[in-house]
Amino acid sequence: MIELDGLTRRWPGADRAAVEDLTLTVPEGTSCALIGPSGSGKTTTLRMVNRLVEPSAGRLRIAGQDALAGDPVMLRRSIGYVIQEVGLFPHWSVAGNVATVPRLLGWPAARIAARVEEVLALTGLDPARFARRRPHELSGGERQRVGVARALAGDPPVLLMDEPFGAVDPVVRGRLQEEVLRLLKQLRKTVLLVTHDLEEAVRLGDAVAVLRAGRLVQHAPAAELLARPADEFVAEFLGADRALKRLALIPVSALPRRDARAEGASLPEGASLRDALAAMLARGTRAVPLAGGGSLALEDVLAAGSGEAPSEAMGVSLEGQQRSPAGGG
Ligand SMILES: Nc1ncnc2c1ncn2[C@@H]1O[C@H](COP(=O)(O)OP(=O)(O)OP(=O)(O)O)[C@@H](O)[C@H]1O
Repeated sequence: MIELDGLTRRWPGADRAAVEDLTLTVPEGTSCALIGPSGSGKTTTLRMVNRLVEPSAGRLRIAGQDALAGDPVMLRRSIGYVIQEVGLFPHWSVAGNVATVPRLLGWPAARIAARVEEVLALTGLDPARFARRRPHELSGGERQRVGVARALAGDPPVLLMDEPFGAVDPVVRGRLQEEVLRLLKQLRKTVLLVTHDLEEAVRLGDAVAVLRAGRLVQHAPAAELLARPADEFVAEFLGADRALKRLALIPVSALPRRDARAEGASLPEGASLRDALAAMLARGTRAVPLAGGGSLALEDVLAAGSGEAPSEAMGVSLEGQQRSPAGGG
């Protein structure tokens, strides 16, 4: 768990604090995405958590411990950090780069070697092919994977990610996001993530925190944020198509299945309401059949998109649990 309590950072000579009185908790095993316009304090917030930037005021607890009390260098070894530029040592092999933290932690060589193989495999890099290469012999996406592998190597409970996929093209980015999401869930890491990309925030963050000029304006599960932006600023930031973004988050299994028959191919289990809407538009129908029987009706999709369906039901269904229908209104 990461707990920020009134965290503040003032830069010398600045007319306002870069981050002001920020209180935010990221529960154990969950992820929180920080979003907001350029200069709103996202990176400063992240770097206060591993004390690359020292807070001017406030408290910070990680896994229940006062993270501002001890040695910042020791703190940083217990926190994974992934940044856009990756920051790999150019003359070191992939294995050498990934082994950085375990070496600093003084692990025996055999344990380090085994761990390097393990995290490379976890992040989708075949150790036999990649371990000995230098960073310049990798694609951008592969370098990013090495960055994630390096952050995971010491098995830290907490991971900080600053625009982790910013440097890779959209196709690779989508795939990396999916994989990393699955991996972090499986490993139950507690993650604080900075991104410019709202879709990335919504995809990777169990919760999303919106910053404006150093202050927190809304902190909510992604589906809730998209359904009920706290004010005009947040609504504008989320964009006019926020209802569509919300539909992409909700699995078809979250809505009631109707008995009525519908035309066309059935939508697979994992499809989202956005997929369902796209299928209806393409087919010119008001319902689509679902795998396993029954169908989904257009009016139920529209109600969910406008935020009428109870958001806690959506939140639960997003965790992948079976849920009874969320109903409209
Ligand atoms: N080292 C520094 N010295 C002085 N001011 C700084 C420093 N780092 C950041 N700032 C200022 O703090 C404010 C917040 O910056 P920060 O990088 O946290 O914003 P951000 O939301 O991450 O922005 P972006 O999306 O552009 O990366 C900005 O006004 C910035 O100019």
